[in-house]
Amino acid sequence: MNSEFSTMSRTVRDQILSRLAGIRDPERGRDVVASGRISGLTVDEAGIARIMVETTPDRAAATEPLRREIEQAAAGVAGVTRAAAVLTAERTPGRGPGQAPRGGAGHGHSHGHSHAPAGSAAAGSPTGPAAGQRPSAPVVPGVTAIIAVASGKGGVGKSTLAVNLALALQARGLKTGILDADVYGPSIPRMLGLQGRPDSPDGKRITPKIGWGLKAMSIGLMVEEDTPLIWRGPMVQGALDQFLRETDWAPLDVLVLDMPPGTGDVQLSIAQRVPLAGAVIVSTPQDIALLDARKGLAMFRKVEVPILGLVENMSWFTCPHCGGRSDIFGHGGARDEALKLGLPFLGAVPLDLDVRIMSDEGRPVVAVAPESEAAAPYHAIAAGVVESLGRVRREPPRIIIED
Ligand SMILES: Nc1ncnc2c1ncn2[C@@H]1O[C@H](COP(=O)(O)OP(=O)(O)OP(=O)(O)O)[C@@H](O)[C@H]1O
Repeated sequence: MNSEFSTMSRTVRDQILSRLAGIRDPERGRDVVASGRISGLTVDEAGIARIMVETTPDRAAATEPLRREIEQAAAGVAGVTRAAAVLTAERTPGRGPGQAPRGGAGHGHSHGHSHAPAGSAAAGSPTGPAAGQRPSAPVVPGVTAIIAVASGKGGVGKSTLAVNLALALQARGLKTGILDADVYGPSIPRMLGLQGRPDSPDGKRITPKIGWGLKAMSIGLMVEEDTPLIWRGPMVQGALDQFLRETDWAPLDVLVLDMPPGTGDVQLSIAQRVPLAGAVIVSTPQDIALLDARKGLAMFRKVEVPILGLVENMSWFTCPHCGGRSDIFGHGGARDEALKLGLPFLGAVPLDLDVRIMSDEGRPVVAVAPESEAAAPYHAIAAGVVESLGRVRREPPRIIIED
């Protein structure tokens, strides 16, 4: 991802969004951005804007005038060489996942606009595939891509990976943030050494905390550590929606979302509601063997969030005294699994005492010792994530309604 380009295209996208915010959605009674009508927006290097306009198959003809109005408004924004708005809809009920493969026969195009690969940058949901069982996800203005870091079960090192991955993305020149969605065990504040409630100068918007250069937000900063888990559950989605929309994230190239561990209703609901560009699944070799990570894969597939790749954490252990390496959990399971499933294998992170001590002290290894051997796997994983993001963006993200 070219940072200069992504900043430029983000500005153009924001201008398009504010122009579109002046168009009233006659069906929904609000402007087309607020009403959730815009389900995707990308601007590529050539200045071509592609806009996805949400409708339902039976309302397609009635939505056509609005589509044209949106297209014309976007075409008038400085920096846009051409604008193409397409009507998109969620898959028709009854067609289960897998029956209309992404990029396959289910994707037509409408109104003579070719559904060329999406551009190399997008705003919020546009990088995500949406469609399938996902409700139309709100755009998060000024945030190019939201990626989830998830695991099939707890304690596999998901938060440690999320923090170090975010820092490694930042080291690549990307403006990066991290949102701790792990409401049951919010560890991001501790790992980044953050304390105290975030500021809210106007009492409405939240100013994210900054930890090692990352914009960070966590429920751990808002509630006392001993808050009973039982009431955290129901407030998860509301809190997350609020953190996504009411935090001053912009401008960001990437927002890393540290998911709660597991694959239950809470996780599914987040995967459905947050406009994710993709997900990174973390597992230990043992966890892969126990199929927990596969459940995570299945969950994201169900809601058609692309899997950016698998990471194997605690892959092997290098003895700090003798330098000997031991594969305590039977290293290599995630790589084999990724191969079998046709997914990218993003890398393996060894069990490293320094990683544990430093992250528990709020001094993540990629920030404190970026050139170290311990930080190297995280940089390689970040490179893989950027590559995967480019790949998933080139795939058609939604079902496009045919004439
Ligand atoms: N590669 C590693 N080497 C050594 N320690 C690690 C490594 N990855 C994670 N840890 C340690 O393992 C513990 C659990 O990690 P972490 O909190 O990141 O896991 P998690 O999957 O997010 O857990 P939870 O599901 O409880 O939120 C932490 O003490 C962390 O420092």
